[in-house]
Amino acid sequence: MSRYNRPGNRYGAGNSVSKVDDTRSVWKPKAKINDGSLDSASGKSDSKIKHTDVDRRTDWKPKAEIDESSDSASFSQNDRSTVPGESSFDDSAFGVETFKQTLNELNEYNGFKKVKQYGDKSPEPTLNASDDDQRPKHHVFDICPKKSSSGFKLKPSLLAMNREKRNQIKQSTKGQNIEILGPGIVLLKGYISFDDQISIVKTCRDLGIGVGGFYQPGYNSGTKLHLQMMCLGKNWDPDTHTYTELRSSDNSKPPGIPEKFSDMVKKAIHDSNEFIRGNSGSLNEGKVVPSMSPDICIVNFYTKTGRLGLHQDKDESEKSLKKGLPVVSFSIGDSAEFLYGETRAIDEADKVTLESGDVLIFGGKSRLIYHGVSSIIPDTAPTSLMEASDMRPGRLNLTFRMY
Ligand SMILES: O=C(O)CCC(=O)C(=O)O
Ligand SMILES: [Fe+2]
Repeated sequence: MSRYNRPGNRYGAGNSVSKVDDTRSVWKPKAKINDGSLDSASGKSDSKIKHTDVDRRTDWKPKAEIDESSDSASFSQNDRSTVPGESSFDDSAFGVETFKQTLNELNEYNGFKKVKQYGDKSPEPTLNASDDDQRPKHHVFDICPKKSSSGFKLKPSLLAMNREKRNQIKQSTKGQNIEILGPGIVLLKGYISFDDQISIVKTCRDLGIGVGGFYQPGYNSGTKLHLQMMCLGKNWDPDTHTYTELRSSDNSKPPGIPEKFSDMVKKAIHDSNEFIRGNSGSLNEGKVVPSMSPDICIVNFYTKTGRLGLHQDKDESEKSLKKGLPVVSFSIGDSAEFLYGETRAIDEADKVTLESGDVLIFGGKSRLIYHGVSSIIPDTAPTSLMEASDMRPGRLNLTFRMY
C-alpha cells in the first residue's frame, strides 16, 4: 500500500484525490487535446484562482499540526515541511542502522570519515589543511555519491543500453506524447532524452556539491522541508517567501542557470504551443502558454520519503504572475505522484504521475494552481539512467520560472 493511500493519513481512505470534479469547468479537461476536447479543456470560465487574495507569506508556513512523534508519513495541504531535525534520509523505512551507514558512507565520500562518524559522541572535529583533497568541506549533499572523482561514468552496461535503445525507439514510434491537463497546463511525456537526463543529473550534481548547492531548507522554527534544495539564478527563501541574491543561511550566491537548461525550457514551451496551435487552430490562440526566459530555477531532490505539500508558486513578481509566465518542471529519476488543483483542498485535487524525462508546464490561467508531491514511487527510475549517472535513489526536479 502506498504512503499516499495509507489509511489514517490525511488523505482519508481511498483514492479520492484522483477523482475529477466535473462541476468545475477549469478542471474538467484531463482529456488529451487531440481528441478534440480542448475547448472544454480550456475552461469556459476564467480560472477561479485569484492572483491577489492570498497572503504571499503565510501559505507555506510551517505547521503546528505536525505530529513530531509520527514517522512524518502524513501529507497535508500546507505541509511543505518535516519535523524539526528530521533528515531527508528515510530513517523509518530504512532502519536506523542503514541510515547511520548511509550517513557514514556520505561522510566518507566527503572526506569526513577520518574525523567523525555518525553516532560518535566525541566533539565536532575540524579538518586539517593536510586533509585537503579538493573536495568542498562545507556540508554537502551529493546526489551521485558513488561518482568517481576521475569523471562521470558514461557507459551503462550493455544490457541497460539495449533496454534504453528499445525504449527510445518505442518512444519515437509513438510520436509526440503531449497532453493538455487544463488551460495552460501541458504535460510532455518522456520529453527529455536519455542523454539530456544524464547531463542534467551531472550538472546538478556538480553544482549541488559546490557553493550555494544542495541543502535541506527549513524555517526559523527549526522545521525542515522533506527534500534537499538548491536555487539557481536567484535564491528562494522558504521562510520569508522572497527571492534574494544571497542565501541567508550561509551567504552563498546561487549558481547561474546553465544556458543549456534555459534553451530546453524555451523549446519545451515552444513545442507545447506548436502542439496546441496544430491541434486546435487559431481559435485557441488564447490558450497557448506565454513564453519566457527563466531567471530562477529551484532544484529539488527527493529521497523515497520526500514530499512537498500543496502550495502555489506565487513569489515571483506581480508582473510575471499577471502575465501567467509559466512554471516549467523537469522530472528525472523516480516517479512522483503529483497533485494539482484549483483550490487547496487535497481531496479535490487531480493526480498525475510524473516520470523520468517528463516536462510539466503550468502557466496562463493556471499559473497559480495549487500543486505538490504526495509521494515518490521508489525504484521506478530507469535502471539505465541510474547506472549511467550513479544518481542516488530518488527524484530530481527542476522548476524554472521568470521573476
Ligand atoms: O517536485 C515537483 O514536481 C514540484 C516542485 C515544486 O512545486 C516547487 O519546487 O515549487
Ligand atoms: Fe511549486
